Amino acid sequence: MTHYRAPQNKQQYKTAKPENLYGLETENRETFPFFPAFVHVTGKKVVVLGGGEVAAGKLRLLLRSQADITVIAPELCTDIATMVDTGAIRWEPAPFVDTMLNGAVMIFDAADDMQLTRRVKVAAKRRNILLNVVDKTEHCDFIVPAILDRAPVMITISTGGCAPALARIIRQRLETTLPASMSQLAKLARSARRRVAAHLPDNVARQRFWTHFFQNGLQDTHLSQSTPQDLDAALTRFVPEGSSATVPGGQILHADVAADNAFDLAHGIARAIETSDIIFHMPGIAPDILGLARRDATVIELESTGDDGNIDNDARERLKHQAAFFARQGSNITCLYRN
Ligand SMILES: C[C@@]1(CC(=O)O)c2cc3[nH]c(cc4nc(cc5[nH]c(cc(n2)[C@H]1CCC(=O)O)[C@@](C)(CC(=O)O)[C@@H]5CCC(=O)O)C(CC(=O)O)=C4CCC(=O)O)c(CCC(=O)O)c3CC(=O)O
Ligand SMILES: NC(=O)C1=CN([C@@H]2O[C@H](COP(=O)(O)OP(=O)(O)OC[C@H]3O[C@@H](n4cnc5c(N)ncnc54)[C@H](O)[C@@H]3O)[C@@H](O)[C@H]2O)C=CC1
Repeated sequence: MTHYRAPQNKQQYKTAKPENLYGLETENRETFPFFPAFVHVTGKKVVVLGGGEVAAGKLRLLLRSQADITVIAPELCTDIATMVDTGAIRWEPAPFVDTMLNGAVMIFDAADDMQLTRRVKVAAKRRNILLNVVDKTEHCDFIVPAILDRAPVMITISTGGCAPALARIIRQRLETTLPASMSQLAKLARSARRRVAAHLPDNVARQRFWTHFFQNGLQDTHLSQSTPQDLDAALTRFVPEGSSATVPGGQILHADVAADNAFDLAHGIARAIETSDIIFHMPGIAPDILGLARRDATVIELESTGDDGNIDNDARERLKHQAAFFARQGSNITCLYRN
């Protein structure tokens, strides 16, 4: 039996058989040169070089943050001129000099001038400022993803600079499938996190409550209009006030998996994997199916002892007992067999 954490553990991919990977690389998985992260910019100086349409695009994005924005360019397109006129950003019409970067945390170079880029790069490096050159990925310290904006929820898509138009198309597809109410749900959670923590001091119970609340909230358009009162009611239903129970009993699902990728997986099985604390699985279950697991779930690969690639009946009985034991302690368990 192999124990490991899900889903981004190398072992997970090592134990899977290559014929089940369907285009996912295993040992040869691409590394990412750009680390995905979110940069805090509120009140900090950000500089944009260039006054064209591309600079305008980056500025529109920056304006969604609360950065202190300066644009450096000899002339401005209409959109940027409006941003300057309304006082949303500062305009520096003088030719670029290194000291204009003093105190900045990020620079966007959209001036389309290679000689200028070389100077900016040296000046940025000397001051430890992160640089984005819109038309030259090789000079970028950071790149900008396509963004599905459901602030405070931000779904960002990057192709590592390989195919920006692909990032845009994926974003457009998701725009129509992910509800605007995500934003509402996240804001509700923000306002209730302390209350929920006080009501449910147990980590597992809390994690279970939030999963349950968001799953319902995202499925049901009515619920996604939830008010703080709805959340309180859900909380009391989950563990009634004064009840001694801290963690409700867990769910168990034993499922035969016919699908060889997450997309084709039955919804019920997918939801069970998403909410499981422990997943037992036979060899050969596709890594992207196991990848549905929470990051802190325990994923355990079983050795196949049966002729059909599964475990024999005795082992299956033992597993059932084991699963029931963990469920009594409040864990959600999924056991995945080969179909
Ligand atoms: C590296 C990166 C640097 C950066 O800008 O941070 C970069 C670089 C380059 N873009 C180029 C071109 C185009 N970029 C777009 C659009 C977007 N480009 C964005 C990001 C990024 N572009 C970063 C990588 C992101 C990633 O993939 O992870 C998006 C996602 C976000 C945004 O810009 O805010 C936004 C879509 C937003 C959305 O709608 O959601 C379109 C129009 C379109 O397709 O809609 C075209 C014209 C079609 C084409 O040429 O492909 C060129 C060639 C320039 C040339 O030839 O002169 C380079 C340089 C190169 O490739 O070397
Ligand atoms: N990353 C992306 O998403 C995309 C990048 N691009 C690239 O972005 C670049 C800019 O595109 P556009 O805005 O359409 O070009 P543009 O020519 O309209 O804009 C360039 C701007 O830079 C200013 N500029 C030129 N020299 C300058 C200097 N020394 N100091 C300060 N400002 C200076 C110009 O006055 C102009 O306002 C191009 O290289 C284009 O290939 C194009 C499409 C998408």
